[in-house]
Amino acid sequence: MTALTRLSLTDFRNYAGLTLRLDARPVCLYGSNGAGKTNLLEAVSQFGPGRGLRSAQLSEMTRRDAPGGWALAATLDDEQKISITLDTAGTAKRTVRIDGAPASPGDLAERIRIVWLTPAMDGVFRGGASDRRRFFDRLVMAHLPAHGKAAARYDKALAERNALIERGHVDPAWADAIEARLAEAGTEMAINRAIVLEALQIAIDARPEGHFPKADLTLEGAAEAAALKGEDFRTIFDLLVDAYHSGRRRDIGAGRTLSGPHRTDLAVIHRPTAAPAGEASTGQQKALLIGLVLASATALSAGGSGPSPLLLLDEAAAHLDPDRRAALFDELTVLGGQAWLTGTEAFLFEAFGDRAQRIRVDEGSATLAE
Ligand SMILES: Nc1ncnc2c1ncn2[C@@H]1O[C@H](COP(=O)(O)OP(=O)(O)OP(=O)(O)O)[C@@H](O)[C@H]1O
Repeated sequence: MTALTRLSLTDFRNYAGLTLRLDARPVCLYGSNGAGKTNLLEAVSQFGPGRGLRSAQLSEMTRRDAPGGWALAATLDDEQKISITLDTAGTAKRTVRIDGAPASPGDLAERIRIVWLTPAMDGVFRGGASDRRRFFDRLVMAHLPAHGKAAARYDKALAERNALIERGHVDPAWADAIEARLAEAGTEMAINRAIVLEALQIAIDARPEGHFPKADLTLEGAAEAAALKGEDFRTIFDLLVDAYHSGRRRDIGAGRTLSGPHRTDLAVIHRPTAAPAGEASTGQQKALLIGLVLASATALSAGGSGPSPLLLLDEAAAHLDPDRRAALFDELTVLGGQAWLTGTEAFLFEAFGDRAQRIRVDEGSATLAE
């Protein structure tokens, strides 16, 4: 089991100071709009890689009118103490500590993994490829934290190539060097994506039939297709180098790089209707998304290579009919990682019975309600 058994926030969003003592059961946060429920999930999400579930700037999360930065501390499974501090007066960087000793975000990623679902993701199947790519890359990062670094290296090289292309006159040797870096990071990204797609599809296929429909996933990108066929690093690297090289003239015309893993799409088919997920009803899409996120959590737990993930579900319960809600709670109760849920009213969580703990959230304060 992976669970936060204590969480404390200092000057984070609308919390001046808060400490929650918890057990390993799912945590249900309820309270009125604007009370600070999502802020608590956002605080938990800071313990994962990246900038958390709102992708906010670090300084944005500092409580308004607070002079310094913010601090978060948690105890994992009653044992390990982890903390993150942002000192806006100093370096404006996050300081991570594990059991009091300085640690890197990578050390943290070995101890805690987090998967989340927020209302902002509701349109992911209907939106553009970049939304789906971001959604999927976040899942990849939860499985393989190094994916974030590969993506950052890729983005840097891509910005350099685009700057060169915009000038219209490309020095071949310079372009070769940038494209080699782009292809190196791009190959790593494509392989990571292929590994996680396969693990996710296996977990989806193994899910029970019923309340959360299954999806069939494909990655639409040449490098990922090669990785899924089992091609080795060198072959995928050469494929990308060729694509960038042969696309130079076209890219100069367009003013940007038109091919590569930064254009990959995640195609999702709603299996019961065999139609693209974007054509499913709003409720079906939500149920499909929940199924995907649950499969991802199961795949992470089953991988055995790290801790079971915490699962953050913002406003998921309110959109489900009572049967689906009960089915979701049954699944959350037996997951290897603690689930965190939000809703405006306590009755939404009734079907949990005593299998969950409830926290009443009220404008910057939160109290255990039993
Ligand atoms: N940096 C900040 N400093 C102080 N308060 C903040 C800060 N950022 C956000 N808030 C406040 O936090 C509140 C929003 O909290 P949150 O999004 O967690 O609400 P919620 O309980 O999830 O509401 P809903 O049910 O509407 O989703 C708002 O009142 C907002 O003004």
